[in-house]
Amino acid sequence: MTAVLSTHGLVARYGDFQALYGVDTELHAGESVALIGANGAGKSTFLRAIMGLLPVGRDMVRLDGAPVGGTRPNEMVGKGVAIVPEGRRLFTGMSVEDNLRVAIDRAGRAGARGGWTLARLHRLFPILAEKTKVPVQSLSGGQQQMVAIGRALLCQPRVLLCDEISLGLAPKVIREIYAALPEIRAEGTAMIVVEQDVGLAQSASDRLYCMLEGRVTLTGRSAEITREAIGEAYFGVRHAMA
Ligand SMILES: Nc1ncnc2c1ncn2[C@@H]1O[C@H](COP(=O)(O)OP(=O)(O)OP(=O)(O)O)[C@@H](O)[C@H]1O
Repeated sequence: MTAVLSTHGLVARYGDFQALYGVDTELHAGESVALIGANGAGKSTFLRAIMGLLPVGRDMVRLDGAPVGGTRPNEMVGKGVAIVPEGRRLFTGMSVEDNLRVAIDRAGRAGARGGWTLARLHRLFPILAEKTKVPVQSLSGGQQQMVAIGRALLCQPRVLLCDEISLGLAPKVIREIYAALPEIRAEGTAMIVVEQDVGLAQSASDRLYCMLEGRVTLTGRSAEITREAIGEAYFGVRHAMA
């Protein structure tokens, strides 16, 4: 079966600094894949490289088997890929609804088609229906994260890239947000979830990749990978044994 998204020897650099060293991954339709790793492992870089936010080789990223590496982010949206970026990057000074409308317009211009509407999003996150006219900066962190996820969903993605959506949120709010992910997958959307909390990453995914210093050090089915294997892959064998 052809993967909906795959990376092949993905390399990314910031000037002279190499952040990714030949990363091979696969994501299948409707699948949830977690990406874990210590700070600086390259997780955000990996998502940004897929999204076209960093220059990468054409063949290094493929959608349905077709090379798309280096395609500009707007065009990636048109091809069905959306990102919930680290730090949310909402448009402050604008209301919840206006933030979401930017995504609707962007998806329309990019030619993205799908079933996500404001009404559908309000069923997923009912609090957003009560806050439509509220400036996003007045929302709690969890509510802001819901807007960020909503903005990505309104781009009608087949592939959703989520960068640390639990960061800085209270456990109850994290549970609420993660509870929405199965419903998103039920639409047929595949997702890559970058997550610092290893337990959460395992429980929310079918498969898992662990990265260390720009390389994949472990991959397998999330339910089958042991804590010991993750410890070694996360910190490197020498650290795990120390
Ligand atoms: N804009 C940038 N310019 C230069 N180096 C960068 C830049 N962004 C990230 N890096 C470096 O690239 C490496 C990978 O960073 P990246 O943010 O992808 O890691 P991460 O696994 O997402 O970590 P974190 O959990 O801290 O976000 C790090 O060494 C980081 O310092």
